[in-house]
Amino acid sequence: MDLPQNPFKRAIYAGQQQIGFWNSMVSTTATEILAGSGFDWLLIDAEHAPNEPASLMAQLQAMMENTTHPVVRVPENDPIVLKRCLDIGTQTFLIPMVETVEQAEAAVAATRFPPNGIRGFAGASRASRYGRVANYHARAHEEICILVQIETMQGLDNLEAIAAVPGIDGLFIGPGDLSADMGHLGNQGHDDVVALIEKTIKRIVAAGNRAGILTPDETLARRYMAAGCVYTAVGIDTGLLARQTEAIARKYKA
Ligand SMILES: O=C(O)C(=O)C[C@H](O)[C@@H](O)CO
Repeated sequence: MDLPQNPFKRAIYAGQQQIGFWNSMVSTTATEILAGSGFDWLLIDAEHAPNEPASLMAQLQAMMENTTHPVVRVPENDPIVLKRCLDIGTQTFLIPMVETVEQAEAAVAATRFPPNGIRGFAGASRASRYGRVANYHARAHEEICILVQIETMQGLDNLEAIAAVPGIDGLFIGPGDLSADMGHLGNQGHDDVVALIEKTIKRIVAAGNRAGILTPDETLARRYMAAGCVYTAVGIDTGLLARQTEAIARKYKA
């Protein structure tokens, strides 16, 4: 069996816009539905949703019939967490709260086998399709994609240095945490926040790396894509379900 390729990684390096969606419901059914909706990628959240390796693996399996690419957001930049997510077959990671070069280097090292990193060896995990992928351990890194979240002022201060770390494939802006760190908690649409995000996107592109973001606001999504975002999440499952069902209820319960 050949090593599964990472079309998402190839696409963002080629500058091909990848439209994504946020998936927080810890449900194989919801994941299977969203994976068939036509998005290029689907974020499976283990930071702000109670996903664990077992539920993550079930959702990765639920996505197999579709071409939508899974991106797993780990709860923290921890080598044990990353190892477990690698072993279940995650190829693309979103790693929150990266603020320094050292943190970025540690994230990459956690995803590489020795001598290039510290990833622990598993002989027959799902990642190698239970030992069926020829030469998995020597080639796994080729299809791994590391996206780090820049979402604090300290992360912005170190942006170009983080972008230059070998193995960092993308810098993803967290508008919620960044706006909070700016003193605009809960107000991602503040003029100062939007201006700083646009400037940050351009800095990431100028640094030769790949910018991404999440915003359910279509006007902002298009502004950020125009500024240079090449992987753009445009909606969140939980918020969508809540707002749409509220609207239906109001039709009959007003
Ligand atoms: O800072 C942000 O915004 C993000 O990283 C996305 C949020 O964590 C996500 O829960 C959507 O609000």
